[in-house]
Amino acid sequence: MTPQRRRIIKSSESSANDKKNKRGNSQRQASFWRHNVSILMMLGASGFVSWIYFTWTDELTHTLVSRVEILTQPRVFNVDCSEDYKKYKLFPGCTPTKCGRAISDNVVTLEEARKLRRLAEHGLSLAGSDGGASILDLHSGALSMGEQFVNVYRYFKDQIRDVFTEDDFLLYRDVRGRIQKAIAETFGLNFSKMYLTKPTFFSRINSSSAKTTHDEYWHPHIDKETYGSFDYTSLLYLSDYGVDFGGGRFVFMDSSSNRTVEPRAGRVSFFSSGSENLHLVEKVNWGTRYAITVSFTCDPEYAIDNPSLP
Ligand SMILES: O=C(O)CCC(=O)C(=O)O
Ligand SMILES: [Fe+2]
Repeated sequence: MTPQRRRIIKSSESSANDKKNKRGNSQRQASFWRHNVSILMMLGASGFVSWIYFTWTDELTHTLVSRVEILTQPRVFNVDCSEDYKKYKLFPGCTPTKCGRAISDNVVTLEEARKLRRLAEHGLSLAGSDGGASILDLHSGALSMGEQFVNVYRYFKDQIRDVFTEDDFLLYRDVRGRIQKAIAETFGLNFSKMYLTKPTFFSRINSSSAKTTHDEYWHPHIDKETYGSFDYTSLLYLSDYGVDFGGGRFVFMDSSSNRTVEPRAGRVSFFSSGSENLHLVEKVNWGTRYAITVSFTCDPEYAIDNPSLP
């Protein structure tokens, strides 16, 4: 082969190689772009989904008060009263004409909340539900036991005095009086026209799965329908959301969004009990949540005395 021919062959070989290299390069570039574009698309799609999720949940859930805030004055949210009250007898000075909800950390001290929590722990340790939710009703003495209830005052007879003392009941009375005063002031009511009503109970909720419908505390409900006599509901929290338990926030379910209250020991949340305050408690997913429900009626027929030792 002449050197010239060799050069020609070489140059045609090298131009074929060039073409092959170029084709290889453009294929590599195309696959590089395809790869990166699909990663970008995936990131874009997941970013979009997260954006939708966070915007959506942010818009749908508002925190009325977080656990870390300390409210030295009641934080009040007015809500239009529902029509419900028209169905019931009117008691001037008490029947809700101004409705809403309020939260305060200034009604009960942390020390009082701790004392009441020890009482709740002690009382509920006598038995408790097999499911996640146990109650101890101070008025009737009803205590969750397995899948049923027993009457602590009858079941434990005089031994109950080792659990509850006169002082504990005095503390309950004192706290109940202060809560009643806060409700009367907030809603412009006549204190003496409001009466304690039943049930008034300690609740203990943990993450065990429900065994009976009594354990299903998480359903949306209206207290006036659930309990009949309630006109004003109050909840005194005895443990801290995010510290003692997870989940378990209180949620007002309004038509436009959910509004949450994060429990904190010593925090009192109160509200008119009609359908303007449809609510639920989120499922507790770890730890134990303690609270006391103390409620008031305007109807003297449903009034109960302060709980006391038999
Ligand atoms: O414990 C709570 O935060 C609320 C309980 C409740 O809604 C009720 O007892 O009706
Ligand atoms: Fe309720």
